[in-house]
Amino acid sequence: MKDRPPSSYGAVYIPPHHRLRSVFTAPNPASSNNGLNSVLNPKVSSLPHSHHPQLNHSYNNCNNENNDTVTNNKNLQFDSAYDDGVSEEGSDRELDTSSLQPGSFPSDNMEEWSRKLTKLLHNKEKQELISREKKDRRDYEQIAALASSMGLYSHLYAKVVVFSKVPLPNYRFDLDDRRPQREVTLPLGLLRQVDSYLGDYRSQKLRIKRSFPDSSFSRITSDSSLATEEGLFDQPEPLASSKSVMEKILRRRSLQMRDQLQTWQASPDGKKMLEFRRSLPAYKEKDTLLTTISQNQVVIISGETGCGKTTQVPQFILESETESARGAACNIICTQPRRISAMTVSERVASERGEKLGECVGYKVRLEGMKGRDTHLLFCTTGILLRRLLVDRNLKGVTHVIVDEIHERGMNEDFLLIVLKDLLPHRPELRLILMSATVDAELFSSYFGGATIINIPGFTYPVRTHFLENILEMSGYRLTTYNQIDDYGQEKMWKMTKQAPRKRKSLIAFAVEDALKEANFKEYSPQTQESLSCWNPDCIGFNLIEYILCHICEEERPGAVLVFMTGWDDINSLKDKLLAHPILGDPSRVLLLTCHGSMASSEQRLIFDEPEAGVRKIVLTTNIAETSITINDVVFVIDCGKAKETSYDALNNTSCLLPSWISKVSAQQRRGRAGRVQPGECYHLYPRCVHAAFAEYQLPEILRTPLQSLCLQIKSLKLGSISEFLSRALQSPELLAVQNAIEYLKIIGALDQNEDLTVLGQYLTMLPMEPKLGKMLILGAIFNCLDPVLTIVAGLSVRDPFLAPLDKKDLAEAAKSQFSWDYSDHLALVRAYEGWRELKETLLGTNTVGITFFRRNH
Ligand SMILES: Nc1ncnc2c1ncn2[C@@H]1O[C@H](COP(=O)(O)OP(=O)(O)OP(=O)(O)O)[C@@H](O)[C@H]1O
Repeated sequence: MKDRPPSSYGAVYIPPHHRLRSVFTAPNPASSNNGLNSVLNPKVSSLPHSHHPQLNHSYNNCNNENNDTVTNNKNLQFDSAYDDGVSEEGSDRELDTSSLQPGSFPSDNMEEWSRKLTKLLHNKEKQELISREKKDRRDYEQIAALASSMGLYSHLYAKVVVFSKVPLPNYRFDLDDRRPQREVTLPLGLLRQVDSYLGDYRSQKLRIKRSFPDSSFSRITSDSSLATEEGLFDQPEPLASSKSVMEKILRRRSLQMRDQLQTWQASPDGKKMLEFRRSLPAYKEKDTLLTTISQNQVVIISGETGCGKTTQVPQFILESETESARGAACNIICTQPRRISAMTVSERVASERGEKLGECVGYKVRLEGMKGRDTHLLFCTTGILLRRLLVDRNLKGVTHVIVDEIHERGMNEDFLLIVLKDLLPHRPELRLILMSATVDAELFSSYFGGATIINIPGFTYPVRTHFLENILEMSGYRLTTYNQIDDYGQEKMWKMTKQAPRKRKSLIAFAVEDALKEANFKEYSPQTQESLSCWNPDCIGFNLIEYILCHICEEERPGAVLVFMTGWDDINSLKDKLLAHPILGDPSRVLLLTCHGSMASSEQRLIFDEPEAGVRKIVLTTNIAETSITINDVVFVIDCGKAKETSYDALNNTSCLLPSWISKVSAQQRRGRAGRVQPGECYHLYPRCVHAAFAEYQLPEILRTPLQSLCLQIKSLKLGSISEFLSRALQSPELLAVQNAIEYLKIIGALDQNEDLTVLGQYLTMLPMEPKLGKMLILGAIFNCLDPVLTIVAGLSVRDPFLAPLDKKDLAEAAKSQFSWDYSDHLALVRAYEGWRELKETLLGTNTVGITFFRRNH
């Protein structure tokens, strides 16, 4: 059962907490009233979990001791967990009994829990209460409601209930009895082999680098072009004479740019395009935007999806500078959270300017790019800008940095903001513009010392919204317990059973459950009410999606359909199902496409192509198509309301990728993919009351994912102490999460004892920074360069605690998107590896967790 947060969860900043010790509650035989709990080995949970065998060993042992004590030592007289260290502080979160309904404590157990939770709140030393008792599971909902009213979090993990002062993860392997923990250390020989591979690889790479300097930026020669990587790195000031020559060149180039712009604007196509651009809400604010940007170093822009932020704001700046004959000195970087948006938005902007991509407007994403010597507006992923900062701390020559879609609060974006905030005083002429459709503008504004906020009112085309109750009412579709089970194919029986109603309760997010309980569907027909009463929020609803798609194909006006799913599994299973359908699987009527992060850019791009006349395009996608992009024939959006989200448990140093309910902002973004070039329709496959229960924004990634990569980047940028740097983030991560990451990097030998980068650490920073899967990334990155050993990581990772809740498909997805590993290749290579048999014997058949891959002692 998902974390039950206090009522404001998700909408407000959750301050960093130090993880404190857990308290296991156990029956106290001395009291029939289920006496107070014991403190069981308080040191246990305060230990940061690490992969250091010794630490791990003691951790695991301690855990076992705990369990043993809880279950076996029935005759022990436990000390109260609360008698020591009781503090008066924290009374602001104390239970307000006046808010409780009379009779809301039906049993002694509730009274007992009221007391326990109050004591937990008062006790500074303790962070959580854990109970394995059946009656506590039985009363869980009431206890959780009580805890929530006191500002505490709760979670039911199989047979264990936890009440905590901090948000709880979806999975706790320390509480998972089905996966016993075991430490496996790789043989010394293998470790040595890895070391020598790594050494060889590094020297080989350096040799190649010397002979072929990085070609990704080599097409550019103009000194003033922002795309000139070399030109921006600690470039010496030109001498007086060359300075004046440079100025002349810039002047000439600026005048050329102005002529080109005027010619385009006077052409018939240019006029038509300008007419369209003028119809966008952003255009009406053009003057205000430009004046504000010229007068303020930091500006925050918000506006409805499709109002023209991404495509227009950078253009306004470039055009205004071009018109003032300063175009050649203007260099704008606009970051996008995803490759697909950087590529497609740059294409659109180039075409709005009547140019080819790679001329004035270009893009750069990992391993791909289109830009030239005259590029002055560059769309790139945030990761690319961060890597650029590695070699060019001052962003020399860059005049404007635009960070788009800041509401997504990705790790890279939050990191970038800290770096840029530091940079601003050194570059007073640099302009920073933060943009988003829906942004917590005040939070960003106060971070930048009261930055100016501009809101662009208005939207492009209306989008009619249908929630589940309307869909059912309009269509007469009936939901039953059985027709909601999603068919993942024969191989995925486990996934289907996971959705079975008996498990339903444990999987529903509390907020959703509460919203449903309170919902009133009286204005709907009895049939709709009946359907809603058996709606299973744990399912995606393949059958319903098929039904809606059929309805659209048969009854609705032309237009493409964008279906938001959670991941590869859902997309492929639904695709198989639809292909078997007489209408939806008929290629003369339907063009069925998929879009997923692990697909090559060229494959992703297919979703922008128009189908033949009379054929309806249906795109099954993850949330990668959620922001910035415009698929201009999309009229219909179907939103399943979920997305896979990485969450991190600092206590266990565990991350997992699980489907979770999206935020209101995401739902709005999804809806916003329709109605961009014509009116649209959006079908949300959940009731309106469930939408109302969504968090306003997603929890920032920096607060929910492992921080290893980020720590390495901080070090390689020489930004000082990792924890000090991260404490300056917009919302800083838990100290324990930071400590875990540092400890981990020390263990694998990427950082030395002084927290400085080792050779290995330096190597790691050369790799792309996409800290999606923490350990997987770090280890994968190391092994990625070691062909013969490469796949071993994937093989081991399947059994890695960090990936325990992932299925193989998720792992394959991650491996592919992060390192371009192919799943079948991976298996073939694993088999080919001579040491595999030995490893297999050690690992197979065990639910191994806590594997130490290798350790380098520097
Ligand atoms: N590739 C395209 N083809 C046709 N029209 C497009 C294209 N890209 C953008 N547009 C038009 O330009 C408008 C503005 O798009 P833009 O991406 O700038 O909006 P936005 O405000 O940044 O939206 P979002 O917050 O959703 O990214 C769209 O509503 C659409 O009408």
